[in-house]
Amino acid sequence: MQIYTQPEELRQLRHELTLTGKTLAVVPTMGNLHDGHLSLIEKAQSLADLVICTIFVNPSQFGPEEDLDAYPRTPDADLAALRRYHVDGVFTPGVEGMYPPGDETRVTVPALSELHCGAVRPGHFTGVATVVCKFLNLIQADYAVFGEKDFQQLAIIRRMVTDLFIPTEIHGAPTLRAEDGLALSSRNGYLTADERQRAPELYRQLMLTRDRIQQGERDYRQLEQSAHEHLTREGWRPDYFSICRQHDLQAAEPTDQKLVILAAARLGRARLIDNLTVDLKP
Ligand SMILES: Nc1ncnc2c1ncn2[C@@H]1O[C@H](COP(=O)(O)OP(=O)(O)OP(=O)(O)O)[C@@H](O)[C@H]1O
Ligand SMILES: CC(C)(CO)[C@@H](O)C(=O)[O-]
Ligand code: BAL
Repeated sequence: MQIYTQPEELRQLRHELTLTGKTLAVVPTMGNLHDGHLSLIEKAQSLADLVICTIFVNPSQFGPEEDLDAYPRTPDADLAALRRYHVDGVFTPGVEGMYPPGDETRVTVPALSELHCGAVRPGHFTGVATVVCKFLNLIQADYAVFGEKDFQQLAIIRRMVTDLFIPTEIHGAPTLRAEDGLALSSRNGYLTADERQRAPELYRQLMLTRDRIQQGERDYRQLEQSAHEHLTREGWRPDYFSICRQHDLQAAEPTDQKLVILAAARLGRARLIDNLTVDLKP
């Protein structure tokens, strides 16, 4: 497995691959790899001849009061996992490599970025879109794979790639869960043993809400409020619990058919996000 740390090395790799005609897929991550990330790697391997994983805890997507310093960094375990999965290359740039002195350009996808997580984490999605744009420009991969767990992030990246004519094909991959339903996430590591036991409640509320929609309930604002209140009673601090339209993530109306229920809530030190799609029959 090749380890690249400098942006220029990726340019060279792209040049060499173009000569051989091999296809390339990239899986961007912030490291502390778990089985969710590894499922993205497997998907990437099914798409392309070669796979590169990026590991970069991107400062520009963290707010001043957020967990940039505390975010788990486990480089040795990450490299071992990637070797086990026969990943071809890993890109682990430093902050100076991605944001050299003088860097000032930012990529913003305004409407989608202001909703949900963006409303609670101002500037977050500009940080995400900017660093993903930099990765895609550098690596010029044929494919890039992102998790559907970060549903809003995936929607923003798809929008950006379309709007900026970036030639990489974006693929989503399903959310991998623990046996009790909790979506795997690096931030699950912030949970105490007691909180970890209670954490699947977020997914249970998503499923309960989906069931009620499928049973014909159409008062979406009431369903949102009821889930919000339930989580609060159970000791969570919900940021939002929203029944939305899949295509623009705006509040769903009873006539909409392709829905996604998006949720973010804090439990102890952890801020967890999750979602479920609901496709209603016409
Ligand atoms: N449980 C999961 N199933 C599938 N994909 C996932 C899962 N968790 C994360 N991903 C995807 O992995 C990629 C990298 O995410 P990231 O490194 O932020 O991991 P994370 O576990 O989501 O961490 P965080 O605590 O920051 O949410 C993203 O595309 C994300 O959607
Ligand atoms: C896409 C990403 C790697 C950009 O830093 C990050 O937001 C993540 O891990 O989901
Ligand atoms: N997976 C989302 C990255 C973040 O929370 O910053």
